[in-house]
Amino acid sequence: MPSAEAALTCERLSVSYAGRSVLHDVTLSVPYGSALALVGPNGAGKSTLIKSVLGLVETRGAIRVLDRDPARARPEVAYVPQADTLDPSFPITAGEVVLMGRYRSIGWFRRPREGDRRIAAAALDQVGLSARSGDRFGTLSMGQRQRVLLARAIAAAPRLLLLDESFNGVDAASQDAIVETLLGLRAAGTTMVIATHDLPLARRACDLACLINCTVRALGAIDEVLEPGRLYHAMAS
Ligand SMILES: Nc1ncnc2c1ncn2[C@@H]1O[C@H](COP(=O)(O)OP(=O)(O)OP(=O)(O)O)[C@@H](O)[C@H]1O
Repeated sequence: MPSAEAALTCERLSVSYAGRSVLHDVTLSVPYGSALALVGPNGAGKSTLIKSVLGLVETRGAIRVLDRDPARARPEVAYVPQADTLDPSFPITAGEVVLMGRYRSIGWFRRPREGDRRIAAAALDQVGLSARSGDRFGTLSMGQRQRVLLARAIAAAPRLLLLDESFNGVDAASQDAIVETLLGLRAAGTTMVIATHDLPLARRACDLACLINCTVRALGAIDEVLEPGRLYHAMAS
């Protein structure tokens, strides 16, 4: 099985919920430093694959994350959820949300140090929202909230970054800020897996794509995989 060259490898990975198969024999690999767009229709199993990488669901087959089991790799993996899955009424500022990205290394019951605050501030700056640090998270636009969640993930300095539909409901300025940030992270060597329905944004941010619908329908260079004819055949078959 491939390993040292890849940040993520799945071999014949399968997941069932209550006996119903949602991922079947998924085999793929994501080299270190690449950004993979995970594309497929609703219910295709994209989020389930991300949960498998995070070690949150029971899997069959093999999965290696940063050359380890998912649970052991977890400290070096960061996850950006959809902003609308978070309660906007929670009384916390944007800066405090980003600082949460440091807790895995600080320890939940210790106070953040000056260095942690500096890293969190730099992450918020990276997504272009330094000026909003003291604003309550729930008062920001959906796109800005998504950027704050990306900054929280960056603050953890992950080797593998997972994004699940982070472009949904996001305004054009925030989309641009997110794509620029992702390109910067890629240039710095961070590996990424990005589940998205937004093909133009996937093309901007990623070098690889995987078409998935319960199993892998196509995998390779993004321009080839997302070529319209191929996209149609892969998803219709
Ligand atoms: N906890 C769960 N229990 C039972 N079924 C689930 C659970 N989570 C997801 N499913 C089902 O598994 C299938 C795959 O869901 P998943 O969320 O992984 O797909 P997705 O490709 O991310 O979809 P979307 O693009 O709509 O977010 C769907 O049919 C979904 O209803």
